[in-house]
Amino acid sequence: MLTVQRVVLSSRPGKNGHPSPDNFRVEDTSLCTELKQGEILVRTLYLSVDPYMRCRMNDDTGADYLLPWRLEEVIDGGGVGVVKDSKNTQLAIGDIVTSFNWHWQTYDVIDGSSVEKVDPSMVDGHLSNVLGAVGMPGLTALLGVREKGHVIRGAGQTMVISGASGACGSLAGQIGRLDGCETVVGICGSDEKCQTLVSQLGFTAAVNYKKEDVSTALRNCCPNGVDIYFDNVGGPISDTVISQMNSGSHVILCGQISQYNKDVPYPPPLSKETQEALRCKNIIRDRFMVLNYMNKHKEGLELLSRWVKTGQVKVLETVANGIENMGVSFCSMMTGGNIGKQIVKISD
Ligand SMILES: NC(=O)C1=CN([C@@H]2O[C@H](COP(=O)(O)OP(=O)(O)OC[C@H]3O[C@@H](n4cnc5c(N)ncnc54)[C@H](OP(=O)(O)O)[C@@H]3O)[C@@H](O)[C@H]2O)C=CC1
Ligand SMILES: CCCCCC(=O)/C=C/[C@@H]1[C@@H](C/C=C\CCCC(=O)O)[C@@H](O)C[C@H]1O
Repeated sequence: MLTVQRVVLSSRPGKNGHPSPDNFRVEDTSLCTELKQGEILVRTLYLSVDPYMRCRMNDDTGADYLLPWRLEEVIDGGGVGVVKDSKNTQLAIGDIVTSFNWHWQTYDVIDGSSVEKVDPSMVDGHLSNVLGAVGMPGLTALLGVREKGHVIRGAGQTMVISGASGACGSLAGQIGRLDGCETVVGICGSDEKCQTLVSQLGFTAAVNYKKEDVSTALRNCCPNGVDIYFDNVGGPISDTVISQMNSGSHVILCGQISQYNKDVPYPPPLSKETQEALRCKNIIRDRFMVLNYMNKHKEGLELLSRWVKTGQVKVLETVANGIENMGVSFCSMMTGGNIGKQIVKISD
């Protein structure tokens, strides 16, 4: 038996509530390390906190592909770890593995078929990128732009990204620029974030929605209107962007984080004005879900890996330390405490 730490959901914030670190509890538990055929013992290296987890805190997630976390049970999400013992013929001690359903636990015994083996050279040994730029958020940015963005190289298009300094947004803007957008404008929640987007990631301009009048600032940054909108946040910010979009333009409906603490369906209903703007200007607003493009993931990860290795895409990351900080890190990410991907390092 091994004593390990895990995080359980101790209470729910309520569909109309803001999550709090008090909703999570860290506790010790005993793990039987005797393996059955096919099982592996893993040590957790990094865990991911992601916006969709807010929906898993409700007893009804509102999305059929998302299971609710159960009260008093260990939480799961994206994770990466190292194999410490194996009775699985496909996995050896020292292998790096990942899963979308990794337990928030320092060590675990799991079926080897429930994880994917990671090639550490894909991320130059920077294993947290498996949960970020060369993982699900990277694929979301890449496939979101490519499947729904309709970027045409040389057409002088303008792309706007909300939630622009986060995991998906910071990559979506860089990919929009690489794919040929002439102007790439980010919207995010601090001057420091705005400065980073422009000076480090090559965005044309950035707008601090907490300080500036978004409508006026966008008109200045996008004098030819908006052709592609990568929407991570929804709500009033998106209403404003959509009001400045050109005829025949495209909204990539990636996420709506501004609405996740409210009791509304996903995607949340739009105002009458915004519905009218979409209809009158024939703007295509397609919902995008990265899990619907599994057949494009392998090739996508190879491209992202190349871009990161060559420095064509820069990666931003905010790293917290220790399993006791999972709840705090999740709540911090939900309120803008992160720049780039929010990661929690669990062990070396
Ligand atoms: N469709 C898909 O397949 C996927 C969709 N997503 C979605 O993409 C979006 C971004 O996810 P991800 O990159 O992981 O997270 P981020 O790294 O972007 O973190 C969340 C960010 O959201 C911003 N934010 C929080 N509340 C608000 C608000 N009320 N208004 C505006 N901005 C807010 C904060 O930045 P700031 O300081 O700017 O406020 C915060 O840093 C989410 O909506 C998520 O659900 C993610 C993965 C897959
Ligand atoms: C419903 C609100 C969120 C919508 C946007 C979003 O953030 C989507 C994210 C998913 C996310 C789903 C993750 C795991 C699915 C399995 C969970 C389970 O219940 O077992 C991500 O990993 C891919 C995005 O499509």
